[in-house]
Amino acid sequence: MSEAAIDTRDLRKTYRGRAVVDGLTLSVPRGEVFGFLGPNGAGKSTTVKMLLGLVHPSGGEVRVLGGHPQDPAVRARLGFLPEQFRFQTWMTGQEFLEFHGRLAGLSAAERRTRIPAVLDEVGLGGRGHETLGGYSKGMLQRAGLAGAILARPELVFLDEPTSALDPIGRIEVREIIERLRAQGTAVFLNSHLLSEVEQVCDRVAFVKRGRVLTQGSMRELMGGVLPVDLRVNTLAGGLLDTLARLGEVRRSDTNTPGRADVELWLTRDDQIPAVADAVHAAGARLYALTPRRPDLETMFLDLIEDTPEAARSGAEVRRA
Ligand SMILES: Nc1ncnc2c1ncn2[C@@H]1O[C@H](COP(=O)(O)OP(=O)(O)OP(=O)(O)O)[C@@H](O)[C@H]1O
Repeated sequence: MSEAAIDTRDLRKTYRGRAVVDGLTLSVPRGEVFGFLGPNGAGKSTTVKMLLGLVHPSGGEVRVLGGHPQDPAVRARLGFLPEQFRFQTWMTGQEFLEFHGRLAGLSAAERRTRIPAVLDEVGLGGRGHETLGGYSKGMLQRAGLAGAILARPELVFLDEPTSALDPIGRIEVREIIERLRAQGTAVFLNSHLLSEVEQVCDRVAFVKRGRVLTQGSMRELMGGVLPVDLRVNTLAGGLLDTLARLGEVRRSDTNTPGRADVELWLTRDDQIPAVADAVHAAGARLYALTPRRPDLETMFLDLIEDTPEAARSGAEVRRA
């Protein structure tokens, strides 16, 4: 197997004769943000536990950072934020990170510089001297995230990392994830907040009953198209014909005087500036040029809707 961040082949876990992870094959390259989605009970947490070496697979292969997840040398390069974050309430945030830093093998000098930097990064700057028992739920989640990224892991597992956070906190976590990616850290993100996943993940996998239903980049999941909504003041000057040469005009609406709306399907991001150029060349004025993000929620519901159990879980999908 390759030296990907995560590689699994036909991974299985059976509890009392019931397969909860049933032949899961996944590959996550280094530096990628990967969304792992599925209804409640799909086997996501069990998979993450196997990837972390906390649960022994019943079958198949699993490699993490090119090694075995139970190897301490591999584990030292992993970060993990569990969904249910619990820690000794008498510890201060600072002490908690000291403890984590020591477990991860950071030197005293590294801990001295890294801990305040990480507290700042997760929005807890100046709060490290307070005990965890006095932290709000959102602060605890931030502290857990600080623990997960403290030792500059090469792969981080984030299980519902923003469930306790307000909208600003969610944006901050997204920025942290983007920084991790920029540093080459792979992120395995488990989240029911599909709008969040849409914005931050390079690729996603949908799982159900322990099996991958589909996986790919947002573009691949959209069937390779990039729908763009365009608003201009007029389609005169042959603009519609020019647009039709750039992509597929799916819809055009000129019912409102002084306004024309066009839905154009492109195939590549780099065609977007050409659309703006075409508008200017036709002498029209451009009011909006908006690429449409893939609607993961619709995909999710379509994929899982074929069982009553799954449809119930789908109803629990929340929007950020
Ligand atoms: N230790 C265990 N013993 C028996 N069954 C288990 C055990 N752990 C998980 N399961 C079962 O495995 C299935 C998958 O559970 P898992 O927690 O992996 O799902 P999940 O996709 O993470 O769900 P959620 O979105 O609700 O967190 C569930 O039916 C669960 O009851």
